[in-house]
Amino acid sequence: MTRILIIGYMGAGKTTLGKVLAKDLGLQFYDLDWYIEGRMHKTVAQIFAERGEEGFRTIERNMLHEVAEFEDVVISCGGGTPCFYDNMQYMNAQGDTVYLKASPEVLSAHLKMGKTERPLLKGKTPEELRDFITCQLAAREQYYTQARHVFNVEVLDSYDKIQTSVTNLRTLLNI
Ligand SMILES: Nc1ncnc2c1ncn2[C@@H]1O[C@H](COP(=O)(O)OP(=O)(O)O)[C@@H](O)[C@H]1O
Ligand SMILES: O=C(O)C1=C[C@@H](OP(=O)(O)O)[C@@H](O)[C@H](O)C1
Ligand SMILES: [Mg+2]
Repeated sequence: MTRILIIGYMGAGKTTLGKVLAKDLGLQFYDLDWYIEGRMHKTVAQIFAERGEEGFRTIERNMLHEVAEFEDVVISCGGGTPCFYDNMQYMNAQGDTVYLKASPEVLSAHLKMGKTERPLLKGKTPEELRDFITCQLAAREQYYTQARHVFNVEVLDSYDKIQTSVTNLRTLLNI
């Protein structure tokens, strides 16, 4: 039975890489944010707006306990998932955890490319964004580094190169 859990900061590429990794391995892919949105019939942004971050974290933990029971899966978590409750310990008990590690510069570059709404980053100027990421990443690193594996992420200049990343990730995970 294979169960891979991908963690890391917003913009690291958890959703993007997880999806391609799952396809490559012939496993089911779950993105925790998408799973939450499907189960709640609301976007992550709506849940934040209606219930605050605390409300979102409770839902996130409950949904994590649902998806992390599934077998032969790749699960991409949200950036905050490992940092609340005993989620990190739980994930390490449930499967093979991998931290997609990226510098604030790489994360900012990725986040500039994407168009998704991330409630924690919304409305920030580029300077505020960089400071926020640097600060929050430093605070969260203590959770992320509890992952069983660490995979260093670079900015890819072409989407084709994601396959190379997946191959490197498979080597790291020995799968
Ligand atoms: N290695 C990479 N190089 C360049 N762009 C990337 C890379 N990984 C992800 N991206 C882009 O960065 C944005 C955030 O990626 P995403 O997978 O949503 O991150 P996460 O789920 O970790 O928040 C997306 O627009 C995605 O296309
Ligand atoms: O880092 C965080 O606290 C969050 C990350 C998001 O997921 P991504 O890391 O996939 O963007 C999403 O769960 C929510 O906006 C909160
Ligand atoms: Mg994601």
